[in-house]
Amino acid sequence: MCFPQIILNAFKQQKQVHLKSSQADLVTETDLRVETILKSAIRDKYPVHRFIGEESVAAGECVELTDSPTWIIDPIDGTANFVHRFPFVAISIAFTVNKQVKAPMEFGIVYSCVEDKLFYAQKGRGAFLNGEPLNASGQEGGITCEPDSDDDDEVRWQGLSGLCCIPDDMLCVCFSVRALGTAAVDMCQVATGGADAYYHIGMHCWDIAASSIIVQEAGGVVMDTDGSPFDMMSRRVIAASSTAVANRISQVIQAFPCRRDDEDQCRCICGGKGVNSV
Ligand SMILES: O=P(O)(O)O[C@H]1[C@H](O)[C@@H](O)[C@@H](O)[C@@H](O)[C@@H]1O
Ligand SMILES: [Mg+2]
Ligand SMILES: [Mg+2]
Repeated sequence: MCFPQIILNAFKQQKQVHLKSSQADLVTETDLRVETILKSAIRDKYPVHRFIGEESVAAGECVELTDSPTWIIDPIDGTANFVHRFPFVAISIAFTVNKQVKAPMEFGIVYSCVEDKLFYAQKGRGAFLNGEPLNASGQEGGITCEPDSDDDDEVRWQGLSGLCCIPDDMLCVCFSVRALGTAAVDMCQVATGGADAYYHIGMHCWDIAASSIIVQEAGGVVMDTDGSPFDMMSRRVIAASSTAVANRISQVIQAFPCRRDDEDQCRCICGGKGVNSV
């Protein structure tokens, strides 16, 4: 059975749910099963490739980008939605080479399973949704925003109130706010033009690696929440319809530092479980 079908079949069933880093950080047997199937299928074809998989990292693997071709996998993005049968759950797969943390991925795939929407992009070759080209809105004024934050709801609302109360004479006014509960699909809305901005503090590289190239190839902009270049490991991202909107958001939201995904890299090299020890 293919892995999206595994998710769809399990979507309707009762699930055994386990907590990871917090009450909001959930994992099910299906998350684990899909990641195992994906890694095994890729490894059979490309034995020297490496992986950064959400559930493998949760089991102790290191987040380490090397020069080797690396697959960055979130087997179910939106596990809380999956557990509650809220129909926005996605598989997110990105591929990168030569330790590209700041440059675009080689390609990214986000498959929103219940919606049956396949978002994908390859560097320099455009972004698509179910085969149709995607274009960000290019908006520089009134925006629809998709905020998310994992560590501090206060930051989310501070940021939002800041966004919603930008004086009209300023660059952009936030007309409405949306959040689907899956970082990957939320961010892809900027690529479709359905949202003009998305920002997130506290997520992980596997949540947004694929959607970052999809937004960029659709003509959107991605950057860190402090206005510096996008850094997949920083756990902070703004995706926007234009540089003007992205810069305005970075001025308004009070970003807080997060422990980088690759911060323990030294431990891994010196004596951790080793990268991709599975
Ligand atoms: O469902 P996940 O793969 O754990 O991803 C979640 C993420 O953990 C957290 O950042 C939430 O805010 C959601 O946006 C992600 O989908
Ligand atoms: Mg995720
Ligand atoms: Mg996940």
